[in-house]
Amino acid sequence: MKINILTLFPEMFSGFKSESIIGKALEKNLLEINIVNIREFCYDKHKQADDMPFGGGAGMVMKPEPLFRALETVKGKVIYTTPQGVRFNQKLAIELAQEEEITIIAGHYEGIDERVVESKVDLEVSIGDFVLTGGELPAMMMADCIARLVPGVIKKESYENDSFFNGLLDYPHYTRPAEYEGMKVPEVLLSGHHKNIETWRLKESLKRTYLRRRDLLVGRELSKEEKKLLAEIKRELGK
Ligand SMILES: Nc1nonc1C(=O)NC1CCNCC1
Repeated sequence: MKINILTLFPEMFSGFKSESIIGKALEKNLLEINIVNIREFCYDKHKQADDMPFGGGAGMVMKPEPLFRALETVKGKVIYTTPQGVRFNQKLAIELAQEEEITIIAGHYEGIDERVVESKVDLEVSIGDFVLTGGELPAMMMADCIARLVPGVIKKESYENDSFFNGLLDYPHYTRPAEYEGMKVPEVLLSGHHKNIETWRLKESLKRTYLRRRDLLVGRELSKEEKKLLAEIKRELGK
């Protein structure tokens, strides 16, 4: 999979591309992340990438020409990160991870000229109801979430228990020492009894989801075991 990211601030992506899981995945050529510097497509003497808004008002707008030129050099579904977009979530990440190539436009200032949106953008995506200084962090978040789903980037067993992958929040995690300052790891996790551990983890996922994100359970098909565990949880909570 190839992820192109158009930005005025390519240096913001150097750590993102060199460190941790993404860094290792790029080293192993499991995916490609291509950072496109929009400034390189500003052909005027001052390399102007933004200009004042028609109609007046504060802030600057990213000019259309450099964006159209930069978009000529990339392929795939074009995504623009903006608070006006559909909310990014794991389901959309899984859909986008099926694409051979995608291109993310990281907007800056007040945004990009609407003519680029209307004629080139396939999907406007928001990472939440708040306003950032630029679209680079949303682009990194989306690329990170999508990259994790590319085969070989992380172990399948790892993401299959991630929050939201199975529609539930993740269960609690523990590691050594088995006791720290009087706080003990749940006995079942030390038992080596895999079925009991699996059941405990599913019950904890269900409990967290029920308590923190009950909306995720609305309309979700519960298995026989999940129904039984949820009934137990409700009894234990006195609900
Ligand atoms: N929330 C957001 N989800 O995606 N992008 C978001 C965002 O705040 N973008 C900024 C909006 C103001 N102009 C610079 C970019």
